[in-house]
Amino acid sequence: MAIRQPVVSVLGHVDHGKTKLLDRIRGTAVGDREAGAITQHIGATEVPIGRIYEMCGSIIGSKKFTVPGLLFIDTPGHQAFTSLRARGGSLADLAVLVIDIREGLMPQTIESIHILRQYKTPFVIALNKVDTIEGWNSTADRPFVLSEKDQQAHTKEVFEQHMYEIISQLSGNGVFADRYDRIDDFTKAVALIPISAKTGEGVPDLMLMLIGLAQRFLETRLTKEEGPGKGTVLEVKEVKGLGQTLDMILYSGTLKTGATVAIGTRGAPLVTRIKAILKPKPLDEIRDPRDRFDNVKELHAAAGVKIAVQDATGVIAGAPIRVVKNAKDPSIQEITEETSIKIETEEKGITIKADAIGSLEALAYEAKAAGIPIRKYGIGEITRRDVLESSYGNDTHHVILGFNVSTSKDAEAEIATHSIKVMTNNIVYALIDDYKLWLDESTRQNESDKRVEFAFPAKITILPDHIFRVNKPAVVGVRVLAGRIRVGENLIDREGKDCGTIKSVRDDDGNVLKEGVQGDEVSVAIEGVTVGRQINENDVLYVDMIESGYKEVQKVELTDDEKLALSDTVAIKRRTEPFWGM
Ligand SMILES: Nc1nc2c(ncn2[C@@H]2O[C@H](COP(=O)(O)OP(=O)(O)OP(=O)(O)O)[C@@H](O)[C@H]2O)c(=O)[nH]1
Repeated sequence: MAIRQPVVSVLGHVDHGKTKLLDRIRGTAVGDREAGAITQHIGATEVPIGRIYEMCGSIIGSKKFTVPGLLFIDTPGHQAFTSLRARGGSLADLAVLVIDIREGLMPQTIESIHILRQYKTPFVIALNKVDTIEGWNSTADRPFVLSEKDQQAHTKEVFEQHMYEIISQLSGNGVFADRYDRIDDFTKAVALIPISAKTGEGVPDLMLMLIGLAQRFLETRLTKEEGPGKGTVLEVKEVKGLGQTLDMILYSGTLKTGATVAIGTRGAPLVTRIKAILKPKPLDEIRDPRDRFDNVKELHAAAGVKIAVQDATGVIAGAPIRVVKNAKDPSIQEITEETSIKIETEEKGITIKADAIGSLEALAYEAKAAGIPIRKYGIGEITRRDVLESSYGNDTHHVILGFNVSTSKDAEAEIATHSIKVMTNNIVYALIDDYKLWLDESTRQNESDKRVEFAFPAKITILPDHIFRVNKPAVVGVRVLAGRIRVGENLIDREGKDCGTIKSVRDDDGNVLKEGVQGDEVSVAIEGVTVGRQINENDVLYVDMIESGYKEVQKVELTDDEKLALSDTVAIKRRTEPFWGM
C-alpha cells in the first residue's frame, strides 16, 4: 500500500530558531531542480525522500524507505499546531520541538510539551544552535554525527554538558530523551538531534530521524486513503483575479477541480464548489507576478495548495474541508462534529476564551487537569456579555481566562462594576498558574477579611511591673500568649467575668498597632476596669466571644495555640451557659 508524507509541525520557545530551521529546510528542499521530484507547495515545504538520501550520504547506509518524504507546515509555533486540526486532533502527524542548547527549557518549551502530550503527537527534539558552543568547528549541512567527530575534546565536553543539562530538565518535565544515536528503543525515549539551523549541521540527521519514525510507527496512519479529499484550511484570502481562495493542506484522498466541498465555519458547514486548484510555479518560471500559479486538475495527499472557491463566507482558519457529493452528503455531519467544541462544563465555574478551537480545547484540558471548573467557554475576544455572564456563583468563579485574545472596550467598562477578574496570557499553563496564584491570594484575603469581622480566640497575660495607668482607661503591658488582640474586643477572666474593652494597642515606642499577635509584648489601654480591682499583674485574660462568632471561627484554620485558647474560652463560657456554642 502506498503511503503519504507525514505532515510535520515545528514548535518551541520564542527565538529558539523555529523560523530559521524552516528556512533552512526550505533551502534544502529546493536543492537541485534537475534532481526532479521537487514540488512547490502553499503553506508547506516538501522534502522528498530522494533529497533526504542525498543529504544524508553515508549515514543512511543501505536503508530504504517507502515514506515518500516529509511535508513541513511553514507556520511554526504551538498556536499553529493547535489551530490546525484534522480528525479532531492535530493536523501534524509528527512534530519537531526546537530547544536552544544554551537556553534550555523555557515557558513555551514546556507549553509545547504539554500540548504534544495532549494531542499524543510523536515528536523529536532539535537541540539548536550547536554552532554557538565555544570552539565549535562548523561544516555546512553536515550530518551531526560526522561533524561532532571533528570537534576538539574540550568543545565536545562543553557540548555534552549543555546537552545533559537539557536532558535532565526534560526528565524533570516527564520527557525521557537521549541523543538519537544512543537510543535503542524509540518507544521508550524521545530522540534528541543536535543541529544548527544556521549552518545546517544536523539537519540531515533530523530528516532521517523523522522519516525513520514515520516509517516505523506511523505506517497505518499514513496509508494513502484513496477517495474524496480531506484537508485543513490554513488561511482564507481574497486574491485579485481569483476571488476567494483558501490555502489548505490536503492530508487524505484526492481533490479535483469542479468538486463540491463542505467547509467548517462557526455555524453550519458551508457547501461550495472548487473553481480552480492552484500550485505555485517554480520561482524561476514566474515571469509575470500576476501569473504565479499553475492550474492543476487533480491533486493527491499530502500537499499544500491554494484553491479558488465560489464562496468562503464564514470559513475559519483551521477548519476542516471535505469533498462531498452534494449538500445532502452524510459526511457533512463529520464536518459539524470536527468543528464542534468538546468541553465539559459545570454548573459553577469560570469562563474561558481563546482564539481558536484547538487553543480553547488546550486551555480547557489544562484547566481540567488543574481541577478548575469551567462554566462557559467561547472563541474570540472577551465581550461585555462574557463579563456580565461571569458574575454568577461565588467570587472564585468571577473569573475569565483569555488565551491569546483581547478584551473589547465595552467589556472593559463592565469589569470593574461587576468585580470580574480577567486574566489573559499567550501561554496556556502560565494562565493556569496565574489563576491558581490569584485563587490562593483571594482565599487568604477572604480568610483575613473574615477574621476581621468577628473576635478571634486570644489569651494574654498582664506583665508584672508594667502597670502604666490604673484606670480611665487602664494601661498595662501584656504578652499575647495565643491568637491576637485588636481594638474593640472585650476581655474576660478565667471566671468569665467582664474585664473591659481594648481601646488601643501600642508597641514599646508608643506606636499604634492594628493588633498584637502571639509572642508580642504590647501595651494596651483597657476601658471599664481598674487595676487592683477587676484586673491585676500576672492575670490571664481571654478575648470574649459571641456564639455566632464562635461558629464562624470554626470555619477558619487555627493554629494549635489558637485552638487551645478557643477551647479555654468555650470552657469559660460554658460555666455560666452549659450549652454555649452547641
Ligand atoms: N548562531 C545561531 N543562531 C541561530 C540559529 N538558529 C536561529 N538562530 C538565530 O536566533 C534568532 C531567533 O531565530 P528564529 O528562527 O527567528 O526563532 P523563532 O523560534 O522562529 O522565533 P519566533 O518566530 O520569534 O518565535 C535569530 O536571530 C536567528 O538568526 C542557529 O542554529 N545558530
